[in-house]
Amino acid sequence: MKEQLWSILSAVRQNSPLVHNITNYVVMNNTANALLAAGASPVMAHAHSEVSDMVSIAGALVVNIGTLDEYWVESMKLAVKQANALQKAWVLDPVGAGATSYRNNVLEELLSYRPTVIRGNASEIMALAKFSSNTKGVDSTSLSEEALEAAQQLSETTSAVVCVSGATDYIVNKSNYNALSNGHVLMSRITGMGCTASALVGACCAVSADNAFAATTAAMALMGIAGDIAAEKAPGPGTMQVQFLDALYQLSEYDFRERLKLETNP
Ligand SMILES: Nc1ncnc2c1ncn2[C@@H]1O[C@H](COP(=O)(O)OP(=O)(O)O)[C@@H](O)[C@H]1O
Ligand SMILES: Cc1ncsc1CCOP(=O)(O)O
Ligand SMILES: [Mg+2]
Repeated sequence: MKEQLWSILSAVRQNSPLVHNITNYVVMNNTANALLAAGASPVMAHAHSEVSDMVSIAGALVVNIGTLDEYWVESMKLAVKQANALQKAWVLDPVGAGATSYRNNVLEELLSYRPTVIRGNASEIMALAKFSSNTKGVDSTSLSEEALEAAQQLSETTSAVVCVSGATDYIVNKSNYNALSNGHVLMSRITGMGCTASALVGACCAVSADNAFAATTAAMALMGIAGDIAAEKAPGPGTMQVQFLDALYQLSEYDFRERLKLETNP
């Protein structure tokens, strides 16, 4: 498994896949920089006149509803239709699921286009799976383990790989799940860390088209290990942000193997 995960991360560095992001205003810069640091090539595009063409040349699409509005939702629909037509992987980040009925309605519609991967925090995944959840906007009020059952049900009903992030990240498909316990609490003190995770999932899916489960695990392992390394050098969130990018860029196979905290189930 370690070998498979590292080979996906190496393929991102070698092939530098183009990742098309329709994402929110808050995190565009963070996510573009993280994709570049990991070896991928980001593009952010949402104009109705070009989204389909952009999907056509991209390796994968990431749809993030963080600062959605009516124009952008149409962009998202055009993009996911094209991704499906071309059988390209697309990742859904359901930012703020459960916070407003507008978000819930848009997510319901996006789910009907069958995302390859859904990555959210515990509150978001519980809201998407229609489990009772308290949401505080974009941040989670629940632990990831509390959302594991919701993630399993969501994977069952949507056929997507579902990742619920938190202190432990769970990557779930119909029959099994991986649990990753790398990462540091400082990661939750920087905006856009979840969005960055979703963008990296897109990059890994682009080079591992036939195995979204392994691709999602590889991306979340990269996030967590880079978070561990960065936190060792960071007294607070400001430095953490910069150190995190450097850790993504510098991560060696040796560190990846030594630091990975992965449990496979069953
Ligand atoms: N308490 C924590 N300990 C370790 N890693 C964490 C913790 N909280 C979040 N992370 C990591 O931060 C990243 C973003 O996750 P999360 O905070 O759940 O997403 P979001 O930003 O969408 O709410 C993930 O890689 C996750 O593993
Ligand atoms: C603060 C905020 N508001 C709308 S989108 C957004 C960023 C959320 O980023 P993340 O889910 O990665 O913490
Ligand atoms: Mg988020």
